[in-house]
Amino acid sequence: MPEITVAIPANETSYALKIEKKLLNKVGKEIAQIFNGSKIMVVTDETVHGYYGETVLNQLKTAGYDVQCIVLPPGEQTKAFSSMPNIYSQLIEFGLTRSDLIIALGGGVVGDITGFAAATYLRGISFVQIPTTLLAQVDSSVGGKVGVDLPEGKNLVGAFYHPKLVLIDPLVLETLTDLSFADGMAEVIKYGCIKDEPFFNLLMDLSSREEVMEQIEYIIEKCCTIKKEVVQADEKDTSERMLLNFGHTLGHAIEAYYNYETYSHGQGVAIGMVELSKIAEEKSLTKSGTTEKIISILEKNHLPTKLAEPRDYAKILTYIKKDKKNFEGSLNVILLNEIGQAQKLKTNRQFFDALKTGGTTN
Ligand SMILES: NC(=O)c1ccc[n+]([C@@H]2O[C@H](COP(=O)([O-])OP(=O)(O)OC[C@H]3O[C@@H](n4cnc5c(N)ncnc54)[C@H](O)[C@@H]3O)[C@@H](O)[C@H]2O)c1
Ligand SMILES: O=C(O)C(=O)C[C@@H](O)[C@H](O)[C@H](O)COP(=O)(O)O
Ligand SMILES: [Zn+2]
Repeated sequence: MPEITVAIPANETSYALKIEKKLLNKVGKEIAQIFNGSKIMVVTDETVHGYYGETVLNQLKTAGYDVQCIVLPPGEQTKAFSSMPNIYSQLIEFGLTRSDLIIALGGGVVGDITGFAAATYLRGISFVQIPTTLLAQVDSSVGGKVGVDLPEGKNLVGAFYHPKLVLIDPLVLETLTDLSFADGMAEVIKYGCIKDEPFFNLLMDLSSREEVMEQIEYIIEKCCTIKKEVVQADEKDTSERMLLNFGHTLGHAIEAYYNYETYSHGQGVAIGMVELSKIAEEKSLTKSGTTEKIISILEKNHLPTKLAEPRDYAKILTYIKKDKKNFEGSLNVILLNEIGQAQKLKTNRQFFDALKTGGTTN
């Protein structure tokens, strides 16, 4: 089984990412190797619970654990600060102590909110990620960014808090909707854009979900390896790690602008990568022809490439200004020099002027 170790030098710890088809059927054994306490709270959403809840809960019970489950409504709107009291109440009611464990079973929404609960409940309790979407398997379950959204913006409350273990079973991706599969591909494509041109080219050659699935273990391993290297170099997101935010400055703004209802995270990132590259290419910061390549690969993967019109530019800018990459009055954006090479650019609001086209809604 491919296994990747993520080292966190600041904490003198590390954790394993295990990638294997049918790993879900071995969850009990895998957890027993890292956890010798008694109680486990599994946090999931209704959809994932329907598909995989029974398998995972039975596994854990058979391994001798006292197990309970919190089942959240699916979707980004659940990843809200207002969801927290209900989660904390259920953890307390179960009597979970610092020597117990929480498992996040689900996509990025479940992973982020459960990780945040784990980071804050009793000032920190161990947690394990079992990511069930492509996006979560290649990105959100790795690297320890956990948190929730506020109406004012994406991921504005959170922590750096790493899981003890990440168990990735690529077979669970079979039940994903095409929309959710495409969301994951947006982050997969992002890795090629920022770090690895040959990987980008390989993805360009795949023309269907089936073809992606034929190489899924390689693709997951490649993305997790890139992310691990970046996170190890800059766990707390002060320099190199910001490159993982390519497409996100605008992407997050779009998600929040539409109240987390219209565009999913992957869709926001897709539009963000294109719009940002267009601006950077017009300013000769990005190699000519790069945006066209990005549009082409996103279209192949059924992802949007344009911001809808009309839009209220001033309001979008208020979200952009809340981006966590901004410091001391300047906005920081991630752009590509060319496919496979990214950089952080310190800029200002005028950089985004091109987004004004399309007018405002008010
Ligand atoms: N922490 C990080 O580093 C990081 C990285 C990238 C994205 N994110 C966050 O991740 C979130 C998006 O995650 P997502 O795209 O996984 O969305 P999601 O968690 O909402 O999952 C998408 C949908 O797929 C369903 N689902 C999950 N697994 C399934 C399966 N195996 N079969 C069928 N249906 C399944 C879910 O119920 C949900 O309806 C955003 O909030 C984003 O900000 C975080
Ligand atoms: O892990 C990171 O670092 C990333 O930026 C990965 C992103 O794909 C992810 O969406 C992350 O949650 C964004 O974090 P934020 O700090 O911009 O809120
Ligand atoms: Zn992302």
